[in-house]
Amino acid sequence: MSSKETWKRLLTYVNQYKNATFGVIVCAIISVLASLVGPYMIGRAIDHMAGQGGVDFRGVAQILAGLGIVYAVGSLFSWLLTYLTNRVAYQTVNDMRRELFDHFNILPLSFHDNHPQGDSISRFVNDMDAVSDGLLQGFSTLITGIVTIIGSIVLMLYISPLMTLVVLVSAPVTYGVARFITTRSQRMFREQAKILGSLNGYVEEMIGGQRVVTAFHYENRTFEEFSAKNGQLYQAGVKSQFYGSLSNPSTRLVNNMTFSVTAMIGCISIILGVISVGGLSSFLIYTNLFAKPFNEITGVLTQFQSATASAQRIFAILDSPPEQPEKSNAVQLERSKGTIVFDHVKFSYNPERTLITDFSLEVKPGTRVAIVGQTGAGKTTLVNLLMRFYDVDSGSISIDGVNINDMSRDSLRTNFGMVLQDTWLFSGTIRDNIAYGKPEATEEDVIAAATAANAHSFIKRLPHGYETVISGSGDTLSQGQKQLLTIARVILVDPPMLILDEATSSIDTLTEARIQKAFMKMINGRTSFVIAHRLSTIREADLILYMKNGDVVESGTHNELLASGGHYASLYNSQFTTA
Ligand SMILES: Nc1ncnc2c1ncn2[C@@H]1O[C@H](COP(=O)(O)OP(=O)(O)OP(=O)(O)O)[C@@H](O)[C@H]1O
Repeated sequence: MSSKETWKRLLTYVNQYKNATFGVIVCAIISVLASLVGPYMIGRAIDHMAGQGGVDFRGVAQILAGLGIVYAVGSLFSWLLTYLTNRVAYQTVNDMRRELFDHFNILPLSFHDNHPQGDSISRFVNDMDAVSDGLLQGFSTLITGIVTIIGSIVLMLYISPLMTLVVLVSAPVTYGVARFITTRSQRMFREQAKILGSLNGYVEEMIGGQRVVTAFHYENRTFEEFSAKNGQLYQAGVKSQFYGSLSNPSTRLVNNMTFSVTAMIGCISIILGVISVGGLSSFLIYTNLFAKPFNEITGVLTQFQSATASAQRIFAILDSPPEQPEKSNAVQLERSKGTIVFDHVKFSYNPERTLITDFSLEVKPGTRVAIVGQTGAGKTTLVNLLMRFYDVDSGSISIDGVNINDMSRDSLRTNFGMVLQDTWLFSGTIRDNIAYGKPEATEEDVIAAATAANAHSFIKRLPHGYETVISGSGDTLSQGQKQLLTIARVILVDPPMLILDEATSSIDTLTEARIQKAFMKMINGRTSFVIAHRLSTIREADLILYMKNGDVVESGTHNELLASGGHYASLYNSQFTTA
């Protein structure tokens, strides 16, 4: 998307606040006009004091009173300008953020699988901030700057065309000097931001992995690496500040030289009687007013560039195609009986490499299916297809005789309860975390679910019981406790079908036994798919699917598969017999 298209699109958001935007323009014009009228009145006041026949006190007093009113009006509108600009900018960014969040929710899982989380978060926070700053600063600075420049030129021309010519000739020089320095300093600032980003990432990694760092005695090495990056940041900071600090004095030097030349011409003009002393005073103030916006606009251009780049990153997400829209006559799956049929399913993440070539299976209600296979065999992929996180390329999956592609996704997914290895908890109380899928649940329901999940006893021992607040990462709980909470969460919702991913990470044997018991209780009577790592789960399964390179190469009960002496039998013999 080009910069022009980006801004056109950005302005469609701003356009929703037409009245406020119009107010911004009106306030900018009035506040600038007040600041332009002021110097003219000051000049006139000086003429009333320096004119022939002494000081005209009445005239001066009248002008000063007028000046007071003009500046008061100017200040009022300048405040209104800031207020309205803030409103337009924040409301615009608010709308964009809402739209982005909405869009995130309807993006297919493939998007999230292929985009780093950190980058998506950065678009939400940093890029939105850059757009907001661009709109906030850019708008008012650009409008007031342009009106100030045009207004000062008109008034300067009115006072003295010759002196105006001198000022106008110097303007491109000032602009050129400012541009020369800022382009260089921007390069340095970009470099500094890059190093800062890398330092941030490094610190985040090291703090997150502090345990591993300490375990491997890596403290000295990490300190050295950190010091090197910190040193680079220092160098880049000094350089960018050096260049940045040149900008103001250099442009001021050019402006002051222009000021001196115009003042000299002005004095000669006074002697020649072409202009008055007051006229020269007004003119000199206008030269300052005229020069100021150039610097500001140069600064704002950088902000515009950064806002454009950020808006492009935001629009790129908004333009990512959402999940295929639901069919208008999509079937609402009520409480499923739990019959699942995979019929010649073919699927690949990547068109060049087919993963599942031809998978068929019929699962009767209440069947416990254990999926086993080496890492990367396609176990999670099967779950992804079942939940319609990805759509099959050909063939079909149906539940209770209805193709899942003809069902509403919501009704399909609410029929499944999922407990994954990566437990997901959010900042809030234990109670709210358990009641996530059923916020209206009563205290008794929550306790009953926790009890069924064997979680009640540990929750009770926490200082505030069910009201204990945990952080999003749930770091104050053990891995096993976190999993018990997610099991309680699913038990509370009571879905007819289950998808469970047994934890591979080591959990203490007591908690593991508890989880196992909770799993078994939950599975009882429900169609369930368990990505199984434990022998007990596998042995008790009604059907075991052994997956290899995306396909189910063996299926049957534990005894059948063992007797057939295939892949499962070797896996069992190599892994589980010792266990
Ligand atoms: N989102 C994705 N995009 C592209 N390829 C993927 C994606 N997810 C998985 N794959 C690939 O598909 C294959 C099967 O992956 P899958 O996650 O289903 O394996 P798995 O059996 O669940 O493995 P594990 O036991 O390690 O979790 C792997 O080769 C993997 O690299």
